[in-house]
Amino acid sequence: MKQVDVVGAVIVNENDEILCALRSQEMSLPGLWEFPGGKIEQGEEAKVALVREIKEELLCEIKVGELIADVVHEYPNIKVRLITYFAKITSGKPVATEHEKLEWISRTELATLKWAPADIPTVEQIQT
Ligand SMILES: Nc1nc2c([nH]c(=O)n2[C@H]2C[C@H](O)[C@@H](COP(=O)(O)OP(=O)(O)OP(=O)(O)O)O2)c(=O)[nH]1
Repeated sequence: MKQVDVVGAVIVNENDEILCALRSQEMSLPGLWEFPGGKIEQGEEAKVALVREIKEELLCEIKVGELIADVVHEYPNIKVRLITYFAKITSGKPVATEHEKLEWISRTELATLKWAPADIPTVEQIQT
C-alpha cells in the first residue's frame, strides 16, 4: 500500500487552546478534524516541512517545538505516517485557505471532535 509521510502542528495559544482544522468536502477524509500540516517532500526535514505547510495553508509563521507522536495509520486505501509537533505562532493570524474552518479548542474539549483516525494518539497525548 502507498505510504505518505505527513507532519501536523499542534499549535498552542496563550490561553492553552489548540488550533484544530476541519477538512472540507473537497479534501479526502471530509468532515473530520485534523492538525494543520501536510505531506513531507522527498528529502525534506519534518520540521522544515511543517513550517512550509503552515505558511502555505494558514498564511502564518510558526516556531516548531517538541515531538508529540510518530504513528502509522492504515486507511483503506493509503497508509499515513503522521508525525506531530507542538508549535507556536510567531507572526500572523491563521487563515483557513483550504480547510472548512479553524477553531481554537481547550485541551479538555479536544476529545469531543470527530478526529481523523491517525490523529487519535496525538489527541490522547495532549488532552488534560
Ligand atoms: N495535514 C494532515 N493530514 C492528515 C492528518 N491526519 C491524517 O490522517 N491526515 C492525512 C490526510 C491526507 O491523506 C494526508 C495529508 O495530506 P495533505 O494535508 O497534503 O492533504 P491533501 O488534502 O493534499 O491530501 P489528499 O486530499 O490529496 O489526500 O494525511 C493531520 O492531522 N493533518
